[in-house]
Amino acid sequence: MQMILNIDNDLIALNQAIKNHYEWAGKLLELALLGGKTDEAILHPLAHQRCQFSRWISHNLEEGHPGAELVSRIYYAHVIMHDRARDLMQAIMNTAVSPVILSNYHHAQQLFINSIDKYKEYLFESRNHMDTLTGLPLRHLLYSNFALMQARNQRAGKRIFVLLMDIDRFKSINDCWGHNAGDEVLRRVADILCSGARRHEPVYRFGGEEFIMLIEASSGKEACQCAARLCHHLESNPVELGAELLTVTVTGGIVGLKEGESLHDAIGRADKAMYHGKNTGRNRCIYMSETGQLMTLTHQVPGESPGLDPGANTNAEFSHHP
Ligand SMILES: Nc1nc2c(ncn2[C@@H]2O[C@H](COP(=O)(O)OP(=O)(O)OP(=O)(O)O)[C@@H](O)[C@H]2O)c(=O)[nH]1
Repeated sequence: MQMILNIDNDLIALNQAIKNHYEWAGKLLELALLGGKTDEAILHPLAHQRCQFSRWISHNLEEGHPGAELVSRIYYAHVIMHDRARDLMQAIMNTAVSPVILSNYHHAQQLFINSIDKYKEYLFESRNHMDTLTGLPLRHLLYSNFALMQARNQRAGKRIFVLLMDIDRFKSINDCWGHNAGDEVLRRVADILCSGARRHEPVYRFGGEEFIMLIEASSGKEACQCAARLCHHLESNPVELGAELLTVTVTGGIVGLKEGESLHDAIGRADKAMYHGKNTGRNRCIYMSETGQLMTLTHQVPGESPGLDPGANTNAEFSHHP
């Protein structure tokens, strides 16, 4: 449930920052209408950095945060808004207010408010598309975050990889322990996967006992290391079920997005890789190259790089599982 709480806290912090900014705008209006001592918070060239709102911005502008692209739009709108407010204030002081100066200020305010609205929409949308059982984001958010991630990656020169994971023999957990216990296992697995995932790489609940992640990496090797580390992390953190400890494993399929490939198609390939893992023993991660070559990630020990076992290239076998 941590992710839902994070969104709620984010909304509270944003509302507080907006309230502070209203107070600042109120001060500007008061000076314009009643005159008085001009305020450094409006006239200083770096007023946007001194403004309390900028604290909220720097806190949320962190690289890799799925909404960072939208926060950076708020950042620029905020700078412009302060610049136009300064122009207006100076014009008021020099009794030289013109319709252009006034409309520039209005336009900048509008831009600033719109950028905040967009981010709020993003937060509400995120909140509405969380799974109530596990607290994880659902498929819909995977697609919207993918679009934001793509824009960021084009600049950063990284690639996006899709890792699909399916719990092994989950039906037998339901059958042996009951459906409620199965639900508890899903909740625990979600928590364990989140605790093992890299910061800003959310784990999504894709379907019943399937989870999915988008990994940003400079190479297939780096992405495979993340995938193998995550699967190992789950295996080495048994789930408490009453007085018993249950080792839960997943089978994963990982692919790198090809140039121009849709997320939908990449997930389809990751699914094929994953099914190959199911059919060759489970509790493993299979990497599918751009040409469709399948490789089993061999080492799942944290700190070691997982090798790609070229001997496990089983394209012929794979064709049995379209
Ligand atoms: N408790 C619980 N069970 C679920 C939920 N969603 C799906 N399932 C169950 O997950 C089970 C998935 O079973 P299968 O698709 O046969 O796969 P599996 O037993 O995990 O076996 P492999 O994937 O082949 O390793 C089904 O019994 C579903 O009813 C859920 O939200 N809660």
